[in-house]
Amino acid sequence: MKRAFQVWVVDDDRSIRWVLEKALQKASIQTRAFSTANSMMEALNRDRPDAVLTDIRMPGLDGIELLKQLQAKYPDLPVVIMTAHSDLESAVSAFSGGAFEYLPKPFDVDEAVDLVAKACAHSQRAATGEAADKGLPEKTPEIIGEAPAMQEVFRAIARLARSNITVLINGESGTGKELVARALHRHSPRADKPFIALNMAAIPRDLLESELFGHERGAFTGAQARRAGRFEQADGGTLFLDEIGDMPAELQTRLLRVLAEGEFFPVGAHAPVKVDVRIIAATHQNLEQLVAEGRFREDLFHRLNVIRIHIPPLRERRQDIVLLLKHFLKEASQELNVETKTLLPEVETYLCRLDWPGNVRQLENTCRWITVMAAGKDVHLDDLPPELLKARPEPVAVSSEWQDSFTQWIDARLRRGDRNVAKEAIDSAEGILISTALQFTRGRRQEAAKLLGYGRNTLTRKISELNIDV
Ligand SMILES: Nc1ncnc2c1ncn2[C@@H]1O[C@H](COP(=O)(O)OP(=O)(O)OP(=O)(O)O)[C@@H](O)[C@H]1O
Repeated sequence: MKRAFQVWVVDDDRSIRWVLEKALQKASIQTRAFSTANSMMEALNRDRPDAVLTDIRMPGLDGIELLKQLQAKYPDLPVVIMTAHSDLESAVSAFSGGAFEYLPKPFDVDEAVDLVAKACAHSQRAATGEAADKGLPEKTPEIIGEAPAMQEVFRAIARLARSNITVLINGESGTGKELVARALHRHSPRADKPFIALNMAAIPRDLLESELFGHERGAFTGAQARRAGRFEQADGGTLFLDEIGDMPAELQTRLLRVLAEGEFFPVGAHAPVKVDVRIIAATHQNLEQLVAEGRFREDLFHRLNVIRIHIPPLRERRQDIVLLLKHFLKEASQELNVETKTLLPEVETYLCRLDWPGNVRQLENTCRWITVMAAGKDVHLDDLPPELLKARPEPVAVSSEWQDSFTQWIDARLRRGDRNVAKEAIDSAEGILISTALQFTRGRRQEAAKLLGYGRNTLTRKISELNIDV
């Protein structure tokens, strides 16, 4: 019979330990819970679990320090980190090279059990592992995003942290594909090697081949010296091929060969060049459709499409708009050395309702524009760039239907001689508010609390007081 997996849970919060223990036991996973990282490290001298599930913020030895120690001593031990997104980057940095999964807080218990089970299976498979101590990766721009879809993206980055696997990133222009590609590189074992980006759509067709593969001296008119192509420059590191859907057919064939053989001939060369390059490709197009239309090689598509990360357009993650606005306004003011502008609430609301066809890039440019052009510190609607004002969305029609039914409801209760009508009405309204918001956020409490304007503790309290089914 197969041995049951054993998982150690570290969290200073008793209720979280309890919930996790119960859920894991139900899934036939043995658990041992620790309230401090120190006590777990001590226990590791005598026994070893299949995986560790730990919080990041804890008194005493904190999660980041724990990760570092685990990585140094037990590089093969999979760790699942429970953390709010704001701490993800530091967690990933601390654990570069190690095996870990990321569980965004607040989490769904089933999701937690799922991840832990996967981590255990991974641990069983991994016989050996190279303990690569890479040191801290360089600082690059932060990726902002609290929307569930962005949490998925962060999780993918964390999950792929140790691998060299080919990744295909899908998303409209300006959604942050290059930013994600850089993060994948930064958290990979190749972090100290080059990250080279090349946009297929930005380079004239005739030049693309030598740009990618380089050329020998005299290979064509004007080739006065040998030039290393992007593939060679990226040796040991990552090559980011943006707008891969625009790659001409003959180059697709060459790329496929390089991916299969790991070597290529620069233009005009007689000897092949061998390279070790991780490919991350990106496109705003539907590659499946390009394949169906015969415009993209199917075999190349399958080679690239090993892991796919989809970055949703900004209009599908509106809850991130305010965060991004604040971030870019601050950044623009620092760049330009002026005070940070403040958006008036109606401006913020207005900007949140726009569709942002140029996605985050358009929003970033808008923040720069506002920083330069708005007269005062406070930004009014009139201060917005004229093209954004033209895109003014239709006002949301406020229906008074529910208010009418509510009036009738109160009226009926009063006639019936009920007492405590207000409490009943308010509780029931809050119940509807909360369950609808939780459905909207697919059970993510922190996000629901934010959307409703409650503190997280308030939401948790109300859920239990009102007996809401979650
Ligand atoms: N989630 C994010 N948080 C912070 N900055 C972001 C985010 N997404 C995108 N950006 C910023 O927006 C700009 C556009 O991002 P990026 O170049 O990565 O998009 P892209 O999808 O690769 O665009 P394109 O397809 O047009 O090349 C960059 O300045 C990037 O730093």
